[in-house]
Order: sequence, then C-alpha cells, then structure tokens
Amino acid sequence: MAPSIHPLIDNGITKGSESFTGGTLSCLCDTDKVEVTLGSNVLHNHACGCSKCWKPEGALFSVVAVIPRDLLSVTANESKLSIVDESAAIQRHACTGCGTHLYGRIEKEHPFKGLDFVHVELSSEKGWQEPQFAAFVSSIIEQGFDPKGIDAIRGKFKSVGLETYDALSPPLMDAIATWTAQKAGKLPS
Ligand SMILES: N[C@@H](CCC(=O)N[C@@H](CSCO)C(=O)NCC(=O)O)C(=O)O
Ligand SMILES: [Zn+2]
Ligand SMILES: [Zn+2]
Repeated sequence: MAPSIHPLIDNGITKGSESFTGGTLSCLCDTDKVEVTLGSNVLHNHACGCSKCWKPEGALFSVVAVIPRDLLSVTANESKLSIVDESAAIQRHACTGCGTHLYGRIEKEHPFKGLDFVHVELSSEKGWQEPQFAAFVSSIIEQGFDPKGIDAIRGKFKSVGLETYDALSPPLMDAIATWTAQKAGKLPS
C-alpha cells in the first residue's frame, strides 16, 4: 500500500470556499479539548515535510497554514498548552494531553513574525483554503524515509496538482530574501 502523505491529500484535494470566514480548531483529547478560534480563513496552506511541524498519526507530511496572530485566540483549556521547543523560530504550542499542535507563534525578529501557524484539519468546518504546494519534501528523508521512494511521493503531489519544493514556495522564499536584504540595507525598506 502507498504510504499516506496526509489525509487531506491522499484522495485528492477539496478546494476551499472564497466566502469562508473562519472557525474553531480542537485538539484530539476525548475531554477538556483545547480550542482555538480563527477569525478568518487561512493563507499559504501547504504540505510540509519538515521534522518540526505536527503530522497526524501515520502521515508523512503536515498540512500547515498561516493566519495573522490577532485573528487567533485560545478559547478553551489554554492551561493544557505547552511550547514544544522554545529555541525554534516557530514556537509550537502543543496540547500536553494528545500532542497536537494548536498554533505556532514567532516571537523573534523573522520575516513571518505576526503570522501564526495552524493545522486546519483540527477543525470540523468545511471551506478552509486547500493546500497550495508541498514544502520541504526532501526533509522526510532526514527523518528516515527511504530515498528510493521519494520520486513516487513527488509524483503523488503532482497528480493532485501540487508543486513540490525542498524549501518553501518561490514567492515565500522571495519574500524571506527581500526581508533579509532590507535588514542588511541592500534593498530599500
Ligand atoms: N530540514 C529541516 C527543515 C526545517 C524548516 O526549516 N522548516 C521551516 C518550515 S515549517 C512550516 O512551513 C521553518 O521555517 N522552520 C522554522 C521552525 O520550525 O521553527 C527539518 O526537517 O527540520
Ligand atoms: Zn489534547
Ligand atoms: Zn514544517
């Protein structure tokens, strides 16, 4: 059987809704669920193969998107959240009961500061932006995936209409590079 990339990708992608205005993410605990309310749809949703983003059981990739931090609030059981790795650029707030990551926040100077990282599969609402591309594909090899199988993984992404990259997408990498050049005074701010 082919390995699972992610439940939102394995059987083809369902497009989101232009008029969708947000909803609630819940952790996977049976009781006392942590809830996070998002006040709009998400942006830049993508599959991510990196070692740090939360993946559902059995999936090779995460599906992760961003939303402005002022549109995110923790609306239940915030006391169950704990930061996975304080030293990471993205501070991922995970449920200590079930391990899901409810949101990732950037506190240090960073091109994406002000955006929080979220997983829309933790919501039962329909209409969230669909994945737009696959990022950090080769990173799954770093985590032990057999490199002989990587062409099939890239092929599967292509077959559902997603481009694959080994970093973020070119527009996001260009945005990071522009921010870096501005910081260094090599481009006007
Ligand atoms: N090969 C590494 C790559 C990790 C990485 O750089 N991940 C990106 C994307 S995460 C969401 O798209 C990143 O920005 N990480 C910063 C952070 O995680 O704090 C690996 O697999 O670990
Ligand atoms: Zn939980
Ligand atoms: Zn990632």
